[in-house]
This record gives sequence, C-alpha cells and structure tokens, in this order.
Amino acid sequence: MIHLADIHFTYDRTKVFQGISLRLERGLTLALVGANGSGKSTLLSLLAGLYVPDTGCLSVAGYASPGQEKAIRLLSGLVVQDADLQILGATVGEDLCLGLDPEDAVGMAEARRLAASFYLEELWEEPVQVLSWGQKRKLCIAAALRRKPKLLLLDEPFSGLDYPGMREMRSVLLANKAAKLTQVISAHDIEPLADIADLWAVLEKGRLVAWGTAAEVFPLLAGHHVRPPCSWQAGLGVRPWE
Ligand SMILES: Nc1ncnc2c1ncn2[C@@H]1O[C@H](COP(=O)(O)OP(=O)(O)OP(=O)(O)O)[C@@H](O)[C@H]1O
Repeated sequence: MIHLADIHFTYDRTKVFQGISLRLERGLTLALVGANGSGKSTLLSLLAGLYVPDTGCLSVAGYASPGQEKAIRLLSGLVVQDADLQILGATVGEDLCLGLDPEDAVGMAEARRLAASFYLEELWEEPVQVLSWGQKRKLCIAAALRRKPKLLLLDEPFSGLDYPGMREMRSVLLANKAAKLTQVISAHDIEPLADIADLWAVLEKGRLVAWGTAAEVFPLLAGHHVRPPCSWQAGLGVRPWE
C-alpha cells in the first residue's frame, strides 16, 4: 500500500528527510512516533500527496510521487492536528456533506450514520464554532471517513481529548482496523495506541531509527526520546488501554 524508497525532503532551508525507506502492506495500522520536530507531520503530508520528495520515490496504492500527487490526495484522508485548519462547512452537517450531491441518498445516509457514530448527530444544524476541541477533531475524522479513503492519515488523534473522547477515538481506530483500512497515526503519548498499531516507525531528526512490531521497537523507544507504555515498563507487555 505504501512504499517509500530513499526519500529526501527539504523545506525552504530545513532539511527534514535524508533517505527514508519503508514499506507498509494494505490493511495495517502504522504508528509514527518520535520527538518534536522529528518529521512525523511532514511524513504524513508527503503520504497525503501535499508535498513532493526532493529525491527518492514514494508510492501509495500504486500511485507514485513525484508525479501523481493529485491521485494520492484523492485516495488519502489526512486529518491534521488543528481542526480549525480543516473544517470548511458552516455547520456540522454542511462540513460532513461537503462535495456530496444532496440527491445522493446513499451518501447522505452515510454522512448521517457517521455523525451518529461520532455523537455529532444532535449538532448537525449547529455552527461549527460551537463545537469543542474534541468534537471538532471528531468532525474532521468523520468527514475524512465519509470520503472513503484508502489510506487514513491521522496527526496526533488523541491530543486534547478527554477520557471518554480517548475511548471513542480508540473504538474508531479499532473499527477502521477491523475494516482493513490502512492507517498511519502519529502520536507522542503512545499508551492508547500500544495495542492497536501493527507496526511502529520511530523517527529521530528525520531518520528512521527503529521499525517493527511492538516487541521489536518498544525496548528501543526510550533511547529515541519516546516514553514506552506503562505496562511495558512494568514488565507486563502490551495491555489494552482502558
Ligand atoms: N512549513 C514548514 N516550513 C519550514 N520548516 C518546517 C515546516 N514544517 C515543519 N518544518 C520543520 O521540519 C522539521 C520536522 O517538522 P515536523 O512538524 O514534521 O515534525 P513533528 O515530528 O511532526 O513535530 P511535532 O511532534 O512537534 O508535531 C522541523 O525541523 C520543523 O521545524
């Protein structure tokens, strides 16, 4: 589903990636971790077709970048950290239905179903500015899922959520995983993701410094400025987050 071959990427003057390579099979959930500035958001943007690698090649579902960024943008759903940058509709319902033909009964029903599953249905007619931080984040994810992406890219989906919100977010990620949707999820606090991600990629200063399953990667996390989950530190392995 995803293949990165020796990707180099530089913002105007900031060199971010100097040779990242990885491969992710369809239907898997990848957790992207690393300290601030390690390159997680930049990698998500490259995977969303928003930036173009300087050198090297990236492919998503068979579409390559450089070259086919538009196709990559159409098949991927990126949800950024700041929901206010992403919400475009004036009301919850309008945002969820953006680009949808009002005569498309199946599409409209799916939008309503997603609103209900994210506890947004009662807010359907409300202006988006009345939503809380967590509700705005859920609206962005619901809107991304409504477009039926082949690849879901989530930047820090747990940040700013309360306990029920974290539980809901986990159930969304688990449902996506059960539906075999390929997901790439960045996180600082890896506790709620520990039992969800199939694979882990650790970035440090734009380099991929560790890759593999939880058992392979967790012993290395602390050495790369990432806190391992409590259960792991206590010698209990990976436990479901409750
Ligand atoms: N638009 C931009 N223009 C120039 N430099 C940028 C831009 N966005 C990010 N950078 C730089 O690229 C590097 C990687 O940033 P990025 O946001 O990808 O890291 P991150 O791992 O997502 O960080 P955080 O955990 O703080 O969100 C940093 O040095 C950052 O300053």
